[in-house]
Order: sequence, then structure tokens, then C-alpha cells
Amino acid sequence: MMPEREGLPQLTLNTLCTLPTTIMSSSDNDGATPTTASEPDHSDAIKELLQCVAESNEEVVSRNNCSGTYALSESTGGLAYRKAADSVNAGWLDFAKPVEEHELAELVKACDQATFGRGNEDVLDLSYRQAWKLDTSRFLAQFDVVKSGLLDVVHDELLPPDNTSLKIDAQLYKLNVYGPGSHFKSHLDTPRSDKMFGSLVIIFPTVHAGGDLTLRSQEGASWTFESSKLVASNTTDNAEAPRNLAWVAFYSDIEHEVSVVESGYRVSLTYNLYYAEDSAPTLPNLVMQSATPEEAKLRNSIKNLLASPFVLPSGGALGFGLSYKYPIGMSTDDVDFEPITGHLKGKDALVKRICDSFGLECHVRGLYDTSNYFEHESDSESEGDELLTNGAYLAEKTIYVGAPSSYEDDMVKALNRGGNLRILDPFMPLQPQIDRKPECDWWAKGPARPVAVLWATPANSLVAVPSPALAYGNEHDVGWYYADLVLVALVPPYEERLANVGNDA
Ligand SMILES: O=C(O)CCC(=O)C(=O)O
Ligand SMILES: [Fe+2]
Repeated sequence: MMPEREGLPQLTLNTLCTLPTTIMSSSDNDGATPTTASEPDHSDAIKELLQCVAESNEEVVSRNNCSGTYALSESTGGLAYRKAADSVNAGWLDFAKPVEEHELAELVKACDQATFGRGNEDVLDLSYRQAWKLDTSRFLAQFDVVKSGLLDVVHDELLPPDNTSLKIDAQLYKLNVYGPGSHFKSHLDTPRSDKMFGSLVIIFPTVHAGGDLTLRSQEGASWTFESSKLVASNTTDNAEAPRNLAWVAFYSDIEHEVSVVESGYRVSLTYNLYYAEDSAPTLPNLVMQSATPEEAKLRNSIKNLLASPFVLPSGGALGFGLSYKYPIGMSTDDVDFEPITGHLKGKDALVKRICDSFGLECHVRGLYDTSNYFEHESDSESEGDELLTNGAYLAEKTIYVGAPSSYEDDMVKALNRGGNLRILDPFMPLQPQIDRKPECDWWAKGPARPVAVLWATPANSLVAVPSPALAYGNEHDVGWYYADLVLVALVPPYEERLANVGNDA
């Protein structure tokens, strides 16, 4: 069942990184009291260090796709399909040889119109998507994605280099045919599991024009996969030459669209890419061998931040708004964000790798803020001895709130659980910590610990709540949604972290 969450106000955290006028002083201050205006003010220095991390993070270009071609042979280009759902009559196409347009028109006759997911339903809207599809129950392709070796390339290009035992499970999803006028407007691919990270499309060699796939990164950069050209090189000339299919894999939360097919037919297979069940966690402290200059700069800027005695002298946390979105199960039970920590994508994985190398403990968390939800004053006492406090939290699990009437109690209680962190005044992130000497075991049971959080890269938003109006996917699935999350890197007190920061491994 879909949780009722639409009633929750969406807060913006634009002011989250605003620096206060009073801040803690250097390590000789035990952090118990804010400094006054007469004491040295290091806020500009800290601001600059944070700015440098944010800027170098923006400069890092991490891969969100990979692509190529694959030469078909006699036994890998065949496609059998049932002519109708209730018919035993089958059609046969061999893409290793030239395929005539009328054969593809026959295939289209066997297909259904492709729908797409909008909110909670599959809709047929030809202005948004015009294409045909066959479900996997209706066709059999000779092409074997595992034997092709293609997943090994995807593994090398899109999975974190420090997670060598992570395997890819590719699930065949649909056969699609795009004919003249077909297209698919901008969308994200619907998440179908918390293990799903990517999409793979293979395009068979057929003569067609248009139907290119454009991907748009979060940073606004776009890249076009001209599949029509990649397969054209050998669809027109020598009938005997080996024929290549074109393939592309990308993170499925990347916005993408298929341009209008101008002529001919574009036949594709789509796969959903998952982390295989037995995937092992990330290896700690593995150092990148081939960091790009931008990656090295990011590492250096984080190092400079940690090496400053003015930055979180008694410890705290660095917060990084993640660049990618991650699928979360739609459930009335709490869903743990922690497994995502070992499955970060691209640039997000890089940030974690750098923090790991400086000995910072990293966790993916959801950012929730109750400070503006409720009218009553914060710090209300409730059952037991727990102090329930309104404010911004880094939660280890999703917070499910039931009926609107109980938002307040449910949210505040759930957020004040042990394992969560309460951000010390998010609008004054440099305030000294309440606890002078934070214990190492910050995730131990008990009420949420207050912690000073510096935002190295801004949080995009609070944990995204499912919003049907915004959810456009390739076929709807009620079970999952994409969430905006944050990476929290726990920063030990200045003296304790110095050894690791000095270590330039
Ligand atoms: O065919 C393509 O290139 C992409 C198709 C697509 O985005 C989808 O099926 O979700
Ligand atoms: Fe898609």
C-alpha cells in the first residue's frame, strides 16, 4: 500500500549553509559555549574551505553511462516472437542478416502500444511516448547479455572500483519497436528494487533514422547516443559483413529521452540492472590509482577542511548532498538507508571513497526536518525520560507517518530514536556541540545524538517523499521511489583525525 505522505510540507534548506556570526573558536575551546564577537572569528576561513569542497565536487565529472557495439554472429542475432498473446504462431527475425522493412512491420503487428508510468498508473499518452512493446512472455532472443561480456564492461565503467565483488544481474524487461513518428519524452526509469541501479538498452541493426537517446546529467550536461548511426555502418552496404548491435547502459535515475524516429524501425531490448544479491560491501580504504585532476582536487579540498583546527575541533560530521537518487521501498515499515552506503553511484561513491581514506566513518542517511511542521515549541517531554525535540535529523531509516492527525507525534518520536543524529541548529551549522567529547559509538542505541554538521555539498532537499505528480517512469511500479539522500561522514575531534589527514595514501 502506498503511504499517505503527500500532506507533508516540503521544506527547502536553502539557508542550511548560511554561516552564523558566532562560532566556536579553535581547539582550545572545549566547545561548550559559543564564542563572543571579541574572540577570533574563523567563519570566513571555514566558509572558504567548505566552498572549495563544493566547487571541486562540482568539477568532478563522473561517468553516468557507457556504450558500444557488439558484432552479431549466426547464433546470436535471432529473435522469435509470438504473433499474439493467445497464439502459438511465431515469427522469426535474424538481425545477423539484413532484415527487410516489411518483416519489421510484421513484428509491430504482434506488439502492443507501450505505456509509461505516471504516478500510480500506466498511461498511454502518445504525445509523451509513442512506441510498441512486447513483454518477455512473448519473445525469445538469442542474444545472451551475460555471454556477450557486455556486463563486464558495464561493471568496470559504472560500479565503484573499490567494490570488486559486486556483481551485476541484468533482467530482460521489454522488447520495444520505435517506428516512424515514435519517441519517448524525458523520463527517469522507474525503480523496481533497492538493488536496481541502471538500465541497459541494446539496439538491433536495422536501417532507420532518428531515435537517438539523449541523457541529461544532474549538472545539466547532455550526451547523445546515436544508435541509428552506430548500427548503420553495417546495415546498408555489404550483406555478408558482420552486423553490430549498439548498446548503452546508464544509471536509471538519469533523465533521458528518445528522439523521434524519422524513418525505418528501431528495435531494442531493455534490461534493468541490479546489484546481485551476494554483493559484498565496499572494501575500506582502497585508494584510487588513477584519480583525475578533478578527483585529486576534491580529495585535497576535503583534506584541507579536515586539517583545519577551526573546523569541528571537537568532532562532528560533514554532510554531502548526494548527486544521484536512490530507490527506496514504499513501505509502512521503516526502510534502512544503510545498505545504500555500499552501493553508491559515480561521484557519490568517489566522495565516500575519499572520506574512507581519511578514516571518516560514512553512512547514507535521510534528512528530515520537523522544525517548521508543528506549531508547538520544541523540546517537549513525552513518555519515559526521552527528550523529544523538533529540528533537522539525519535518520538511518525512513520515517513512516500514519494519519495526518498523528504526524507530529509519529515524526518527532521516530526521529528522536537512537541511531539518528539531530543536527545542531541547521541554520547555525557551526554552533559548538552540546557534548564536549563525543563518544565514538555515535550509532549506539539511545535517543538521537546531537551533532554539529557542516554541509560540504548542500543537501538537495529533504528525503523525497513519493509524489505521484512528479513520478514519470517507463512503466509504473508502486513498490519503489527515488529518494534524495545525504552522505554523513563522521569527523573525529581535531587531534584524533590528524594522523589520517596527514596520511596521503
Ligand atoms: O530505447 C532507448 O534508447 C531508451 C528507452 C527507454 O528509455 C525506456 O524504455 O525506458
Ligand atoms: Fe527509459
